[in-house]
Amino acid sequence: MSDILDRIVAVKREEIAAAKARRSHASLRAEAEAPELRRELRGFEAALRAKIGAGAAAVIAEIKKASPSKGVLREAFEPAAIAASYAAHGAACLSVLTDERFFQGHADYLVQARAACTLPVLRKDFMVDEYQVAQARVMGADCILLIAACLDDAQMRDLEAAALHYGMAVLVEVHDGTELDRALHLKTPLLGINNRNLKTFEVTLDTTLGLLPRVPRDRLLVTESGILGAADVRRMRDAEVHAFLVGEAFMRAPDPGVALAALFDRH
Ligand SMILES: O=C(O)c1ccccc1NCC(=O)[C@H](O)[C@H](O)COP(=O)(O)O
Repeated sequence: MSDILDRIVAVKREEIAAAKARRSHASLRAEAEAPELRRELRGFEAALRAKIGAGAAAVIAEIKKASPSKGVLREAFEPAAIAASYAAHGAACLSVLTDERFFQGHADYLVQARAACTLPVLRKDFMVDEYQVAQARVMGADCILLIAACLDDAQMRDLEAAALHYGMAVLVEVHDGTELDRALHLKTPLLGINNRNLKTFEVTLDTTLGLLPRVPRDRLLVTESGILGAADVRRMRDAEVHAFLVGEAFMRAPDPGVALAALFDRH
């Protein structure tokens, strides 16, 4: 595991221990399982497939104030307004950073963003404990992210099972062939290839293109990170990659939704 991931995971474990001291897992789980909450679930995979089926790119539009590699990306940060703009300009889904320490995110940002639109929402965080999966559902998340680099096989399997138990989708993220092989043992069809090396922060779209021949046809491949311009989008679509997770390019724009429309030629 890389230094930054080591540090993030160590902080997560402290946060989870503190949260468990405030509220038991059993109590949180009961809320996450409530039928009224389940009825409000939004179909994450279906939203991606609907865009792709219509011949459009499926964009998971990210809401993040800052990141370890880039620092603060956006000063004026209004998750509800950003979410509404993304929805108005053709996003398929949202990804909302809830990590506070490293990304200046917050659980409330997910709640606010989801309330401002009808798009399904991914809780973008570093999941290492089933408690966080229950938290995600209680926040209203429709999908969680599992980063293979942070988890062993048993952890990935157990966290996926917890998410599926609550009716959520799972996006499993890989960066190399070993992680890909491990991720393919999961049930989820949603496979993210992160173009960012989380050890060096180097970003290259060659990561997606290099792993692509090894991705089975039944997986819905999402290329993540480093999509900054129309040439990047064209390169991916020419390779038949039609789902994108994009943050920085939108966060740096005055209106993130307008930037989405411009990048994906949606007028
Ligand atoms: O971006 C970072 O600095 C980072 C550091 C450690 C773990 C994860 C990190 N980023 C998460 C992501 O990969 C991106 O938020 C996401 O894929 C969007 O990427 P981009 O479009 O390049 O903002």
